[in-house]
Amino acid sequence: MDTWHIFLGSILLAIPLILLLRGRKGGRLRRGATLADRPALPSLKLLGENNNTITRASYGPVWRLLRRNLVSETLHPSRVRLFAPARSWVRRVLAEKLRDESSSGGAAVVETFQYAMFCLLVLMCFGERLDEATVRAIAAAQRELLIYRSRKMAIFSFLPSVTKHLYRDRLQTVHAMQRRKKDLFVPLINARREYRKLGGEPKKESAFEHSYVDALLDIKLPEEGNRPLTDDEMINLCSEFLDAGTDTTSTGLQWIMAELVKNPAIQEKLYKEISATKGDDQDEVSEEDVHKMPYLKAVVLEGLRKHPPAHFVLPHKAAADMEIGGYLIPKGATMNFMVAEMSRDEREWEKPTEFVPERFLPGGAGEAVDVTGNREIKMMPFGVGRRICAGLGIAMLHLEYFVANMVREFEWQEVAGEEVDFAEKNEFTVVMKKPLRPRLVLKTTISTRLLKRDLKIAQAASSGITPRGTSLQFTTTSREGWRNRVKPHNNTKEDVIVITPIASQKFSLKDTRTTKI
Ligand code: HEM
Repeated sequence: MDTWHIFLGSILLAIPLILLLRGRKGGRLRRGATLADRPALPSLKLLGENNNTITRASYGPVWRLLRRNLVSETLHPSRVRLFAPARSWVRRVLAEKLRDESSSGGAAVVETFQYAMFCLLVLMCFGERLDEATVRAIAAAQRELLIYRSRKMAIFSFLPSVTKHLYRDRLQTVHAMQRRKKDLFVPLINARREYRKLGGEPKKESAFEHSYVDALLDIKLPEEGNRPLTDDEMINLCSEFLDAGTDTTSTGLQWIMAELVKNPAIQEKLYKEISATKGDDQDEVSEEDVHKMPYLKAVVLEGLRKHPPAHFVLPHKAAADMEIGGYLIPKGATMNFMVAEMSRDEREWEKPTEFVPERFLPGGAGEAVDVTGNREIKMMPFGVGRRICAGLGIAMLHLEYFVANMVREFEWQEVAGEEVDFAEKNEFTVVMKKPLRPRLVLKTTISTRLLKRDLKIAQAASSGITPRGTSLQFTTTSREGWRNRVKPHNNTKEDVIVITPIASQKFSLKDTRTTKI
């Protein structure tokens, strides 16, 4: 989704939306399709790509088909529910990695957030839980291409017939990157073709019932003789899905957690809401729980208000001449909106530089704010109108679910020398210039709960396996082969406990037992 940065190289008419709204509040402009188109991207042809992605497609039938396909086939609430086990798995992966990080002082959490979001989106995209090396290879391929395109491709917007010769080496580099990505994606798409052909048989533990690729395989383009998507088009759509849903969410998580580190009283208040909604004996804050937590939602909204991951939306194109706040916008002009300026505007928000989730609670000034912009627009972290983020619902769910579970599991503390700094840096999204490095302290209630459970398992396993009183270190390995140092709480029947005596006890390998429970 390199178009995020293309606005820098194109004619940018950045207009504070407040101005726009003052002129047109509730007017035709907001409801109509006047700004629903996207400007063309001249470099696409040189890259051998077309406009058949949701973000790039012109406002028309192809865009409608592709967008409807994503929203109603993969991101429809009934489909999103099918991925609940995947989210739960990623939550455990995230918690385990954070625990590892936490033992080494200030934890570098950003990379962990990014990896976790990739695990989840890759699974939703290809319908399979992939190993860490493959997920990381996909993330690296996506990132290198995204960065290279955003930094080096803008030049081809100017006189492409000349620049393609002058900068041939850049085109060669980007083609090599595309090939690397193709090598990773095509086998996964083919595996899905095969899986569908066999009607989902044999049942693979790691395969999910539905994936974004499945929905793409069903598409026929009516405008083009009802042909299916080509592999290259599928790869671009998968790429778009991954780019759109990973960095945006991990950046959002980083800013929200940074605010919670900086504001321990808010973190405590959130923790109390979580504890009151969910009992200590439960494994996780479930998705049903998060819907019952108004303060959690307020924290996430306040995070998105103060730190929208994208400070601009994707470029829009004016479909007709229009006048906004006294400015003439000619037909065909590229427009963008200053998302961050808007939600930090002192005329609209009281003390906008402060982090005050309470403003979104009943009685607060932001109580009636609607992020979809259907009533009025005071903030638009997901854009508004027909090109509003197609993943808004699932993005909010991911933010709420992961924030709640991370706060439940750890106390997030500021570390001396690694103080939270809210300076910004422009990457694909607007990230923290000095990455967040908090101290993560396991919540005592959870540690106690684990201790008791550990003890039970140690006793159950001690007969005939280890001498009484031996301290045990154990990991759990699920049937699919992924390992957790701490057993998942709610899945005891399915797990195999691998009991590994601590090295100092001088046990040989044969003393290690696996026990089904
Ligand atoms: C916190 C997370 C997210 C944020 C802040 C965010 C923000 C945005 C923004 C600002 C836009 C541009 C809107 C415009 O041009 O007016 C956008 C577009 C889009 N987003 Fe998101 N997004 C997030 C997560 C996701 C997720 C999880 C997905 C899908 C899995 C997704 C899919 C899309 C798509 C397909 C578009 C293009 C819409 C179109 O052109 O019709 N986004 N998003």
